Amino acid sequence: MPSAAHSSFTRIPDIQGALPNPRQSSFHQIPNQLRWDPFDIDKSVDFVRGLHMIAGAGDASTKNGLGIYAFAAGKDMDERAAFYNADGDFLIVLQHGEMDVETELGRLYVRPLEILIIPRGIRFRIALPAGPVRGYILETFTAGHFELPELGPIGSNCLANARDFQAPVASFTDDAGSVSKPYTITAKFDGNLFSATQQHSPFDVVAWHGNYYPMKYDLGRFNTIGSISYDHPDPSIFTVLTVHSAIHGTSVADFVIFPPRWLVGEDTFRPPWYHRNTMSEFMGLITGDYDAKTAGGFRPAGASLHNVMSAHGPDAGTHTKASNTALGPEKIGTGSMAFMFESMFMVGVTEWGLKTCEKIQEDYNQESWIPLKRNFRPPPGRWGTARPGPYTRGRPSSSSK
Ligand SMILES: O=C(O)Cc1cc(O)ccc1O
Ligand SMILES: [Fe+2]
Repeated sequence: MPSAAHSSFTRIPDIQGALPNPRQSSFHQIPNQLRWDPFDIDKSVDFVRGLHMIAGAGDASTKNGLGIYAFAAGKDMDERAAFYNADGDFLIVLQHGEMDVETELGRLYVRPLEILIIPRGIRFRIALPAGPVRGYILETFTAGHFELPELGPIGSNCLANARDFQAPVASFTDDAGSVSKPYTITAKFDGNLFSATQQHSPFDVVAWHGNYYPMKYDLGRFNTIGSISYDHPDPSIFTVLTVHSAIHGTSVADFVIFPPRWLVGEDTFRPPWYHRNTMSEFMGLITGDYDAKTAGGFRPAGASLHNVMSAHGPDAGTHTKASNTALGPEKIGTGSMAFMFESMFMVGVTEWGLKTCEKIQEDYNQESWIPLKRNFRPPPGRWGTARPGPYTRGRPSSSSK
């Protein structure tokens, strides 16, 4: 049946500001570093009612911007329910539980450490065969889609490889429903929820072809690269997928991961440098610890936001530890997976994210960076005059001449 065969949509109410309309309720734009305790699982709701916008920018109606969500659910979506998002593409990072996802193009089964991409408008239904679920969503309003990053001098392979993205095989339900038990379609349209009914399964697509489809990707397939000489590279080398902006070199959103990897850099402070970015960084943790923060502050299912030009970096505990470790090869993040939604947009926080969720850590800054000590101890002598200095790496040492 054509998907046009349905009743008119009627608006359904929001719960506790979970889905604010980005244009009508302004985001809180604040320069503070923010961190959230783990978001709760609400067992009484399904996936659609478990969506909570934490932060975002721009506007779905003019197709420019993004939304960042925490989701948690304990109930299957109704057997005769389907949901679609007219506002943008969804990149879903599952942190806990398993999702059996029925879509118009077929089914995908998603577990933690896998991501699910559902393009704008595709109808889907999520069932929870292994109990409650929790995770994060990156939604991009901007016209355009998630793509593999350009590899530049890296060449043709590495990072996420195209062959590892899995698309569903067509499957369908042939059911006319009944007048007393119709199918319900819920739409997210400009931030608001609307629902309509119809007398046929939304999952009645018998076959499909083309290049507009949901897909999943196992983060364990990521081919991580890093420094094998010295210095800490920018984590853009960990980009899994990107949504390009009109300006070359900046993106509406990058989805970046911090997978288990070897650190072998010499003469290097190995955690991230202290930094401020032109892009904003929203981070989450799927499992384990994150190397730039002392365990316990940034926890699985929690989050942090370091906005445009907001200074941040390793906390004081991490700084001390990294300053005193012998630099042998080190496997980092074994059993750990942090990720980042990085965006050129200044990201505002919703009322839910700032207050209603009650997860903001008030002492984040105080605990992380205020305790840092000055470490500048120049040797005596005159500074600012030319001196030969040591040979740089790779030049013959005096003993080998
Ligand atoms: O801030 C963060 O934790 C993310 C991050 C990690 C890193 O290794 C370098 C830069 C950066 O923004
Ligand atoms: Fe950062």
